[in-house]
Amino acid sequence: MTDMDAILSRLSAIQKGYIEDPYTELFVGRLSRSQQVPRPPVINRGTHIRTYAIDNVINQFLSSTSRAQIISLGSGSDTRFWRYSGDDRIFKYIEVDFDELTSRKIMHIRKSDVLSSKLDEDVVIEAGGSRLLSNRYKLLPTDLRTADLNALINPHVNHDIPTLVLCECVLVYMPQDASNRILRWLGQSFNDVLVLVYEMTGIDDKFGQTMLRNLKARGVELPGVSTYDKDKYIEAGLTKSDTRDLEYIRNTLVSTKEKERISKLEILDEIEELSLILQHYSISWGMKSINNTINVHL
Ligand SMILES: C[S@@+](CC[C@H](N)C(=O)[O-])C[C@H]1O[C@@H](n2cnc3c(N)ncnc32)[C@H](O)[C@@H]1O
Repeated sequence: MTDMDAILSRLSAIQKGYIEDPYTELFVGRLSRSQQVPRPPVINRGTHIRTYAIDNVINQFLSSTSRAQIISLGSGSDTRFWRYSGDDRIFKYIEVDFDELTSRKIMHIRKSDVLSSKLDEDVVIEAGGSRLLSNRYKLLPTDLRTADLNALINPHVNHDIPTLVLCECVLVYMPQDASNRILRWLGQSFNDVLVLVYEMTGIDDKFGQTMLRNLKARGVELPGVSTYDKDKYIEAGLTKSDTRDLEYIRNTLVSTKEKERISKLEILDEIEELSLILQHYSISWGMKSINNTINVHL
């Protein structure tokens, strides 16, 4: 799934009432909007559970601290900085992506008074329009496979503040060695850190293999796709780690009230297909909390 797929799927779920987000459409250009077609109900349901689950973990993380940093790797057109901009517990919010993506995001931010108004007044745009720095929000261009993470991130963070690192559909795009290097850097650099990874999983069975083939046919290669490996997080210096698939999360985390609300939005005939899809996407996490400030359950 590319960033454009991600944003158009989100837009479809927003338009059908699954999720509330006034900012996503501000990141969709006119051309992309004309390509937009409503996604099938199974995809909208999946987008809803993914967003609900990640927001839920973010909310748990924020409620365990009065001051937090969020680093979003491969942030694409994610709108969470804007959705959470009223939350004073967030001290710094750092997004990282390829310069092509950060330049496009900066262009949309500059064009929109709504998006710009949520930034501090001290905005500096540099590196040919691909890097945005403000006191609270930073948008940094790089290739994460080869980036010098100390040079990229250290000037913008405080290593003693509880830090949430979002990796939503990004590590899967890079070789395992590259994502292991990032995990190790996170495990070694922060005292209190929660690394949240959302991506495709369960690729060994027939359904998983078909999903991979379909993506490959569309030119999407996933060199980092793998099954969950607890050791990977532990070896990186994170002391606790676990994983849950979206099917489990739908059954345990999504409230009855919310399930009732979304069941009324559109008719869903493909109940078994939805269940299979949800079993093939997971949230996994690794955390280290020397000061016991992070407490998250899924
Ligand atoms: C599927 S999109 C997900 C975007 C966003 N996290 C979301 O879930 O809506 C994957 C993002 O990861 C970024 N990405 C992939 N490989 C990367 C790399 N090596 N360095 C920086 N960004 C990368 C892509 O440019 C893209 O924006």
